[in-house]
Amino acid sequence: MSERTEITTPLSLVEDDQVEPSLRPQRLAEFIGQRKVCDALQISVEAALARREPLDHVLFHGPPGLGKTTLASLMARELGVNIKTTSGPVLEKPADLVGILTNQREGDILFIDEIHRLRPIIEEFLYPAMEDWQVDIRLSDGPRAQTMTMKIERFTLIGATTRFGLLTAPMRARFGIVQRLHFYPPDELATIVRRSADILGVDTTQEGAEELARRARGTPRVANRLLRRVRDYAEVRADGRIDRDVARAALELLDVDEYGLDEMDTRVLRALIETFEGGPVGLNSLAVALGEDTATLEEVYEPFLIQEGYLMRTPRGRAATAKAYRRLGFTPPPGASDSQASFFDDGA
Ligand SMILES: Nc1ncnc2c1ncn2[C@@H]1O[C@H](COP(=O)(O)OP(=O)(O)OP(=O)(O)O)[C@@H](O)[C@H]1O
Repeated sequence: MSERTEITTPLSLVEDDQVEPSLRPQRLAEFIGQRKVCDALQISVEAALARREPLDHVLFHGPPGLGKTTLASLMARELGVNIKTTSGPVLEKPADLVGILTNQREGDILFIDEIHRLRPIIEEFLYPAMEDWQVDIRLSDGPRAQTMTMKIERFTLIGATTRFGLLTAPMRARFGIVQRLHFYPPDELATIVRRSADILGVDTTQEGAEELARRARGTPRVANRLLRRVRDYAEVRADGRIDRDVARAALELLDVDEYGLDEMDTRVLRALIETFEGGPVGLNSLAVALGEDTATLEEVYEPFLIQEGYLMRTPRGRAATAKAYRRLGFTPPPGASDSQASFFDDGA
């Protein structure tokens, strides 16, 4: 990934890991945006507390960096329970989960990030745990393997995924609460920037925050990262304050496009237009032309391009919109249309 692509990638970078915990909201009420999701969660939490029952299993889906992990830890806080975190790809065998599941107290949360990447053997193991509060433990291997069934405390599984469509139907069916997170509109991102600036002790004006928000790809993780980079500039080249001019100058120096597009976004659109005559073209062919894997293209880049109206998913494949042609300085061909994507249609 080039330096320029990195700045606006919604994926987590090492530099984010160090700061993100301190920027995470501590209460659901502090979580900015995603109002419908938060209201629904608040009701579920209050109902579970009133009934003294564990919260139903919860599934969060949506593009990376929108707050799935944050919401999972907020659920734990609101419920006053412990949370253990793991992720789909790191779980190799059921034994990796036995310790966690047998040690949980009633109502505790198990958070599984990238839950669409669970191996089938782990999924099979989780079904009775999620439904009947029991796990089957293998005592030996081979054709005459012995298993022992063990009761566990009732718990809540919170799963997060960027690829709802890849979850198996039986897994999906086991979640009582399914919430999709959407890209954030600029005004909410500006509020997130101001909140983070307060925590980090950075002086930021509303216009400065808005300037960062507009270029953050609808993603709080990117907004927070831009804030940190621009803070450096403000301290070295200005008086430490991020106002509109400082934000603009810093973002220009950092090569962050004023529409929030990064280098990879531009390459995607260029390939569509120059190599495939605007499409429609299948995802695989597009990925090969870009030397990128299909999953990253589909999970990380497409949702934003669709939301911003540059790319359309059609039954015959991906197509560039008239807006994409204009953005890259081409005249749209007569057949190119502008997408009807609404702000919240992120194609997930
Ligand atoms: N609504 C919000 N208000 C304030 N900060 C937020 C909000 N949503 C996310 N953030 C911040 O953005 C960063 C990324 O959030 P988080 O790690 O929860 O995203 P995620 O959706 O789990 O991403 P991934 O799936 O890529 O891990 C965190 O620092 C978090 O505090």
